[in-house]
Amino acid sequence: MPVCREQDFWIQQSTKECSFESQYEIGKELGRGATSCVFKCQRRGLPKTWAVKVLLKNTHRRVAKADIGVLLGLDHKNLVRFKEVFESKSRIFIVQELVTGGELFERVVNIGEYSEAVAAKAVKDIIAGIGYLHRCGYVHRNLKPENLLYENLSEDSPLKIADFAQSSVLSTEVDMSSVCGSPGYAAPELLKGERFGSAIDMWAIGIITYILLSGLEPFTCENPSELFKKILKGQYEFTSPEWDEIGVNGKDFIRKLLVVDPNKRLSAEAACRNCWVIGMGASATPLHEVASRIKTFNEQQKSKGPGLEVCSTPHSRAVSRAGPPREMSPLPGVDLHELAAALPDAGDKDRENSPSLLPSEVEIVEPDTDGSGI
Ligand SMILES: Nc1ncnc2c1ncn2[C@@H]1O[C@H](COP(=O)(O)OP(=O)(O)OP(=O)(O)O)[C@@H](O)[C@H]1O
Repeated sequence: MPVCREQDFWIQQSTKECSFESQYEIGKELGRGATSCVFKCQRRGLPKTWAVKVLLKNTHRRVAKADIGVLLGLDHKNLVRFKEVFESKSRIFIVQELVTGGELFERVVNIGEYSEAVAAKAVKDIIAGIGYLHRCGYVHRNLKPENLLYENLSEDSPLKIADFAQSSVLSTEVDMSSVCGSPGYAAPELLKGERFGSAIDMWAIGIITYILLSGLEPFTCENPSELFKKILKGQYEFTSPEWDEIGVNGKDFIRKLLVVDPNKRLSAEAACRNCWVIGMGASATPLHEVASRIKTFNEQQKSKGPGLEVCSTPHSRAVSRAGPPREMSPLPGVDLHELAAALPDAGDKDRENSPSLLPSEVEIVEPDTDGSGI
């Protein structure tokens, strides 16, 4: 277990006594997710700028006080650092490091010489950050390209994973945005509602790597039920001609991640030693067509928007065979009944038993009444 460095400069426990607004001045919007809005902000009277993620609170989403100190103390060059957490009657404010280098896929499409070697370097950074998180006992649960941000605009800027503390800072209810908000990156065990662990992040890295090397998604189908069946069976191909110029090591790495059985999936520890990840067989030959397909993919994703508001039902129920009410589907354009229909028969026992990824002794903090209006 690595030592999580705590510096007074960074770590301030959930500041319950004062409102976010009394401490910070809020600035321009930086982006939006399915369930949140991110703004630039500045501590009153101090020059440094930060980012703040503002989430609406609801019955299932409150700040979990326990462990905030440790979480905010997680310190790795490939993780966006968290500074402090505030809550008002209706909102949660997660103050974090402001990164300015843009999203991974945006950079890929804008650099002239995109190659397997560039992709491998990005994947190496993602695995380093995720490996640290896993060693500290946390699972990200919401890994997707939008959460992969460069620290700055320099060519050698580290790639940072955002959003890592969110799933754990929030309450014990499983947050549907992380389970179902990004169906394209959800591991089979998540879709089945089974017990899950750190392997779900490795599946997401497999999907991200597949897209990075081809500009295509591994699992696609017009019919949602058929799509879920494919994911549950791990049915994908390295299509020709798109994959023709990609070497065997990159494909082999993906094969080891997109494994349906989470116990047989490559761990972060093993992945960081993988030969393709460390640069062997990751060619520096420019991949112009891949970059242009990633551009199209990115544009399509952005045009879809951030998706629907989350359903706050624990996912074990949300994907149960009976299926939830239709209006609760948090999957953009996807009916959870389709997902329920695609599920295999086995697994109901596990589904009832989905764990929280939080440490066991979590205290749920009651909402305060500062009435912050953001
Ligand atoms: N620390 C940060 N610094 C700068 N920009 C950020 C930061 N965090 C997020 N952003 C920007 O805000 C956008 C939305 O971030 P957010 O975390 O809300 O997205 P999301 O993960 O898709 O949301 P959700 O958690 O609701 O699924 C990001 O895609 C990014 O462009």
